[in-house]
Amino acid sequence: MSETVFATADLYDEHGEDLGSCDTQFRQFGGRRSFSGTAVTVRCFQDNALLKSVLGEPGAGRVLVVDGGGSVHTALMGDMIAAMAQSNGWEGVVINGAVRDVGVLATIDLGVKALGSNPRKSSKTGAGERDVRVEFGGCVFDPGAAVYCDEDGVVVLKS
Ligand SMILES: O=C([O-])CC(=O)C(=O)O
Repeated sequence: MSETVFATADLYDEHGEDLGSCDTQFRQFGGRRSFSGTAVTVRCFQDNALLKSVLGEPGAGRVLVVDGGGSVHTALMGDMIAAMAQSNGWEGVVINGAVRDVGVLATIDLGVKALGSNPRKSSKTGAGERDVRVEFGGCVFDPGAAVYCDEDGVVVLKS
């Protein structure tokens, strides 16, 4: 999916409300501003060990969707995890939470959408769940759904 040229607005015009369009006003942090792929999901809260272990797997063109509960109190991803994700072939990461190392993230060829940034690191207990339905911004993300992100927003086609 990564090489396909798309615009989320065109996808909305094509699919209408069969397409979920996320209301969350993410900021773009990654070097890749437009990215898409099959969703892998994680739910965690101020703890990033699970997210890190998933991004340590081969990405195979997928997009990790992380529901961090909307917390910007700690960063769920920084430059080290992002660089690992990029080298493992992930297309991008959508984080309903915060990141850090913002200056370096912009130089990494990975899509990164997150709410904001915070230098404070997350705990690393591994708490959380993966491959579960997550929901934020009025949008449902099921594992396996097709996710498309660009400057306009984040949309998901039901799987
Ligand atoms: O290790 C962390 O908690 C996140 C981080 O700073 C990085 O990915 O570089």
